[in-house]
Order: sequence, then C-alpha cells, then structure tokens
Amino acid sequence: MLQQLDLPSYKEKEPAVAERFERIYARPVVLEARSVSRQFESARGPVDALRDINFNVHRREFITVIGPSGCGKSTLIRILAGLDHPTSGQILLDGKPVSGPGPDRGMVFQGYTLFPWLTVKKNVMFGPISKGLGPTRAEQDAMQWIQMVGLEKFADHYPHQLSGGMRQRVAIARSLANQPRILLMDEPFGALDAQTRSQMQGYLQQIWQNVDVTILFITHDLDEAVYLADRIIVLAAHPGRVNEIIEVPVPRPRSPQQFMDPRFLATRARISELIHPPGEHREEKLPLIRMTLATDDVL
Ligand SMILES: Nc1ncnc2c1ncn2[C@@H]1O[C@H](COP(=O)(O)OP(=O)(O)OP(=O)(O)O)[C@@H](O)[C@H]1O
Repeated sequence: MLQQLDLPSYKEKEPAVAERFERIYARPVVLEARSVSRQFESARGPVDALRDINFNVHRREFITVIGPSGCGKSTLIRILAGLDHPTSGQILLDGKPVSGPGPDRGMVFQGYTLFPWLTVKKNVMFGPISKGLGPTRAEQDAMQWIQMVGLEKFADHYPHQLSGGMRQRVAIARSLANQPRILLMDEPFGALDAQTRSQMQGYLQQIWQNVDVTILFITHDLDEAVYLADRIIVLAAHPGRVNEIIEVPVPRPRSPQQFMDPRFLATRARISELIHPPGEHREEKLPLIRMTLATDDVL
C-alpha cells in the first residue's frame, strides 16, 4: 500500500538533518559492538543468535533496534548489559571492553522492575546510596530526577499506587540517578496501552533532550522505532545479523504530526520491507479443526 504512494527516498535528507548527522558523528563513540557473535548449543545443533554484529553509538545519540522475532534482540541487549558474553568479538564502552554488568549502563525493561516495598523516592535513591552517596545528597538528587519525570507529587507513593506509565517514568528516573553512560531500554513501553505508550514516547524525548545520556532502545513497533531514533539498527534473523542501519531523515524536535510526514512514511516502509520481505507468508494457514458442531454458517 505504502509503496504505491509517491514517497521520497528514505535516504533523502534536508540540509538541517544532514548537518545534525554530521554533528552526531563528530561526537565521541560511547558504545561499540565489534564483530559480536553469539552461538548457543541446542538439541538441534548450534544456533547463531548473533553473527558478526558491528555498530557504533555516539554520545547523546538515540538508537532504536528492531527486527523480526528471533533476530537476537534480547541476546544483544543482554550482552550489552554484561549479563551474557559474546562467543567472539567484544563490546566496548568508552573504548574499554565490557566484561559484566555495571552502573555505567542503565537498564529499563518492559516488566516493572521497581522495588515494591520502597517509595518512589527511595527507589530512585537506592542506586546512589549503594554507591556510597550520603542520604541527604541522595534525597536531593532523587527529587530532581523525580521532578524531571514529572512525578514530584508522587515521591512518597509506593509503586502499586502508580499507573503503568508512571512506574516506567520512575524506572527511567531510577536508572538516570546512577548517571549511566548509556540507557539500555528493552521494549520498555511494550506493556502499555496505545495512548500511554504515545505519551511515554513524548516524555522520553523530553528527558533525553534534558539529560546528557545516550539511548539504545529495543522495540518491535515500526512507528516507535522511527519516531524516537536518530538511527535505526534493523536486524535480520537466522543468523541474527545487521540488515541495515538507517539514518532517520525526519527533523527534530519530533511531534506526533510527523507520523504522516512523507519521510517518516518512507522510512517506515523501508523497515517494513526489510522485516517482511515481499512474498513472505505473513500468516500461516491453520489446520481446519472444528471443536463444536457448527450448525450455523457463520461466514
Ligand atoms: N539460551 C538459548 N539456547 C538456545 N538458543 C537460544 C538461546 N537464547 C536464544 N536462542 C536462540 O537465539 C535466537 C535469538 O534469540 P533472541 O531471544 O535473542 O531473539 P529475539 O529477537 O529477542 O526474539 P523475540 O523477538 O521473539 O523475543 C533464537 O533463534 C533463539 O531461539
């Protein structure tokens, strides 16, 4: 359908957007995946979850990662977080090899990972206090992060007293309180309803504009991938590999009106083409099994 519209090439950029990319590439590389491969042993033989993955993420860049099921998104983020290790290749953070988890990488997952027995404020203070920051300073800092995500009225609430979107905002504040070099977000809005999700995308962009942080964000939602990103890493499956890295030609600041921008649509169409190549069967025919005696012709 989209291919039939007269869309510009997703590679075409206005001068302002091209200049923004020049500025991004002039910044230092925060995270580098260098020839990362991960093989798992399975009953059916070895599985190449990731094969020869290479990319750089520059300081304050917003990268989204998207791909079909089984392309290795979870494996990649686990390796970036230091929770798993590549079979070969390495991850470098600020030029140093990553060998395990660390506070230099903040994680925000889809499931709410707040401590249910701690208030919002205490959740946000937890990381800095564990690192040895005094309680008064930790509380002052925590209140600033909580204010930044717009939840100062809820600082003394417990997670169960908050909505799903609010809990994710606390999770973001809690990660940022540790002042990570990069925020790794694994489908953080996947469990939210469409309206809250779209609100959260807006909040996240505002937060990202206000904080010196780099973001790598995994999603399976095409619009979200385009809307948030400077660049999109599109993965392919079996073996998991980088299919294409797309520079999003949509100007910033972003707004929901841009969902119908021809450059937005062209980028979205390209990802869709990469993830669902033409001719691919999207829907498997199910076997015809009648569980009850169908007396009426429902069709
Ligand atoms: N521990 C494991 N043992 C064997 N195979 C694994 C293991 N973990 C992942 N795999 C395989 O590696 C490939 C990539 O898996 P991964 O879960 O990283 O993909 P994904 O893109 O996150 O998938 P989805 O979107 O469906 O969650 C898949 O083929 C998966 O079956």
